[in-house]
Amino acid sequence: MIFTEQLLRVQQQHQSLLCVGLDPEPSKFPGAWKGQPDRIYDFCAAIVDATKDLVCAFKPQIAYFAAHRAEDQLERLMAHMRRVAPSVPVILDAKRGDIGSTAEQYAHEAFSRYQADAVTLSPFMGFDTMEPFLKHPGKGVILLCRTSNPGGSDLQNLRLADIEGQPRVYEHIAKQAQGPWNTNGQIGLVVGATFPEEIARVRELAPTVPLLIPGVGAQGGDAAATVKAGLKTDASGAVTGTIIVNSSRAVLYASSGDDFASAARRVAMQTRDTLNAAR
Ligand SMILES: O=C(O)c1cc(=O)[nH]c(=O)n1[C@@H]1O[C@H](COP(=O)(O)O)[C@@H](O)[C@H]1O
Repeated sequence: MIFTEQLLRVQQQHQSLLCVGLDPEPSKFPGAWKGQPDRIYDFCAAIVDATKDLVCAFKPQIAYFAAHRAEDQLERLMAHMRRVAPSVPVILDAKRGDIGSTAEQYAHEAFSRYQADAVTLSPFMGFDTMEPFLKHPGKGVILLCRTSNPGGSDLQNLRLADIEGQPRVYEHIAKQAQGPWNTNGQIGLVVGATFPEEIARVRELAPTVPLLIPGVGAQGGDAAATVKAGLKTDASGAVTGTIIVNSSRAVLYASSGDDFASAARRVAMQTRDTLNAAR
């Protein structure tokens, strides 16, 4: 199924804009699992099981698996998510971006090896680096636009003197994503919850693309402001530009005890409810 359709459908079904990010750090695991990289699968699967009816997406960050030689555990986790939560799309957070021939390998990794529904990419190297991903029908391609980190301003806020109106870099990315790059409706954008004004600006320039918004929870982004700035509805209340609001650490490490999964569920539910209350 097409990523964006799958997303809208599950958002409706679960009444949720929340994405739980799977960023497993063995040093933060509970009890006997603490410091054990071979428990990455068990930890993440427990989080998935505890939150699968509360979310509109899961987002595993590949570095947390690769750093511990745990790619096989990521493969098992992807299969687990398919099995227990088939309606929930999975965004592989890989932030790839390279020349076409290499990008083909990255696309194969994301969509064939891991069977992800969408992947995060850096647009820095240009449109031809996205094309190998866009060739996979129905898959989502989510481009970094205005990232949540403080240094995101270093490049993304600079103005482009060669373009009429001198837009900022992130504004240009948003326009390209809404227009010429989005040949088959596969593109989304990453915008940080830590910058609600920029979320509003991106939404103005890219009214219909899905926005992946990390930065609530551990990074202190404002969940309600994020919804107000990013979610777009028509006069009847139907969603015309959706958002996927990610929280990782605040959910994963809500408790360091044996109750970690129920604590994760509690925080996920609170976050989902806060997002819904701001709609
Ligand atoms: O692409 C991302 O997901 C991403 C983009 C961004 O601008 N900021 C950002 O924090 N992320 C990711 O979102 C997650 C945020 O984690 P928490 O801060 O623990 O909720 C991490 O996996 C980051 O790599």
